[in-house]
Amino acid sequence: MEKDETKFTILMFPWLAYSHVFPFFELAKSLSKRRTFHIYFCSSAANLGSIENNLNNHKLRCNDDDDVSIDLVELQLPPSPQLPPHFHTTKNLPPNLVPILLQTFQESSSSFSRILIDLKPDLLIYDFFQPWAAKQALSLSIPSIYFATAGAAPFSYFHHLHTHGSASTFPYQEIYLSDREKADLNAVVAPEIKDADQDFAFGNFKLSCDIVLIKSSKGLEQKYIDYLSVLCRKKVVPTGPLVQESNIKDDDDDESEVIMQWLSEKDRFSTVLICFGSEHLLPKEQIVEIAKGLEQCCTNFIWIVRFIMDENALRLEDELPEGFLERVEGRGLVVQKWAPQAKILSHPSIGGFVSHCGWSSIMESLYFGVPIIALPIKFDQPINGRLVVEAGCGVEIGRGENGICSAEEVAKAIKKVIMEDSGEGLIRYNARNLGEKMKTEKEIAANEVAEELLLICKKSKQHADKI
Ligand SMILES: C[C@@H]1O[C@H](OP(=O)(O)OP(=O)(O)OC[C@H]2O[C@@H](n3ccc(=O)[nH]c3=O)[C@H](O)[C@@H]2O)[C@H](O)[C@H](O)[C@H]1O
Repeated sequence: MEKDETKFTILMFPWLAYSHVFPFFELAKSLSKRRTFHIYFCSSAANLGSIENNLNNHKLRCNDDDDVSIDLVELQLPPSPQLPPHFHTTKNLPPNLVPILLQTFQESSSSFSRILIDLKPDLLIYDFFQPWAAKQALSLSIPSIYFATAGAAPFSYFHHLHTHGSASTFPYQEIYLSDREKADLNAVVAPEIKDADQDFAFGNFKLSCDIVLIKSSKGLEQKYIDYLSVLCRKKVVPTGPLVQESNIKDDDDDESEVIMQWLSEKDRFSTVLICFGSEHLLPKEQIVEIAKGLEQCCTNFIWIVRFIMDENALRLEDELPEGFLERVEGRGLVVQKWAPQAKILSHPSIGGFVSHCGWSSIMESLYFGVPIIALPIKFDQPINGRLVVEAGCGVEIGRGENGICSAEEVAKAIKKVIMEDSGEGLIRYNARNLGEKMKTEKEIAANEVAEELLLICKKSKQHADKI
């Protein structure tokens, strides 16, 4: 690729998950608009396919291709019989294939090394599962920055646990994990990787140059951002929420038109969205309890449902209580495929969001001022859910000993946010207030990030010129 000598080049390299690729891509678009950076965006062909569509629409909106200097660079993953190329992403990946994708990704390090040598960028921005990318850059005197796509609360909690060996001294006890949730956390990194790099998750912080980028908002996480800076001894720079605005315009396919038309017929704040991210599948028992809870609370709802299909279950109806779809006709819409979540959350009829509390979902919901009804599943999600409750912007659904949220608990939590104008109006007020702060912060954060990266590129460029 022709290198534009007037601009500093940045190679951006996210982990293959949809919810990592898109925050990296939103940051890439923000940086490329500044005319001082040329971005190389590296991922698998499976991810670049969905990026390309988004990028072309972005270029159309910018009306000037020169404004948008982003080149897509394909990462070649080693062939694997269990993992055909269309599975080189976590979007809709069967859960049992995630460890195989993780391992195959680790084996792509030599392919990445060739890209790094060919492009010789002024800066590398890398992600959670590939500290080896930063080490390769270091060996070529290329500075690298770790960009964390989860929040500062979970990262400061995990870093405190890693450094101090116990959560009992964590300074913010409103954030905690139950024993079950701690066990889930240990499942984050496949054992073979954890062994390979002792402080795996925190090797990223050490390898990063003077700053670490984090997808976060000072309005929501200031004290956690500050504490994480102390723990990792780096300047932690929030990027702002990086909500996929373009996704809102790009999702104009027939299916999303039907959803938006259906929403337009509902009263303001009257409808709850239910969605559990791009990766997670709920067990049938939890699906059934959510369905019963929606019947009990009589609210309007849009449910983007994905579940572990029983071998013999061929139809959605087989997974839901008998007659459920008929009984909710008119007030409930069950969507069994990918839907424009950010666009739905931006609609004025949405009054609450039953979410697994994945970090991008949290950022999108609060950015649009929608209170969260938390049903966290694993990883950082329990901490994200408690963060939202601590901020007064949501409630957490009560859970039984078996880890399942009963219909009664689901209905109670939804009513607390959607149905009663009593004290709970405060939850909506807090969420909308925080959303306004996040919108104000967005441009300020983008400028701060660009200034920090420019400083590092200049130092790197001057350094290279001196050699
Ligand atoms: C960082 C890490 O990402 C993971 O990804 P996951 O996809 O589960 O969730 P989100 O981060 O909410 O990301 C999901 C993203 O997919 C979008 N979406 C999803 C379903 C759909 O039908 N339509 C959509 O547009 C949604 O708008 C969001 O942008 C884990 O949660 C982890 O806990 C989290 O911290």
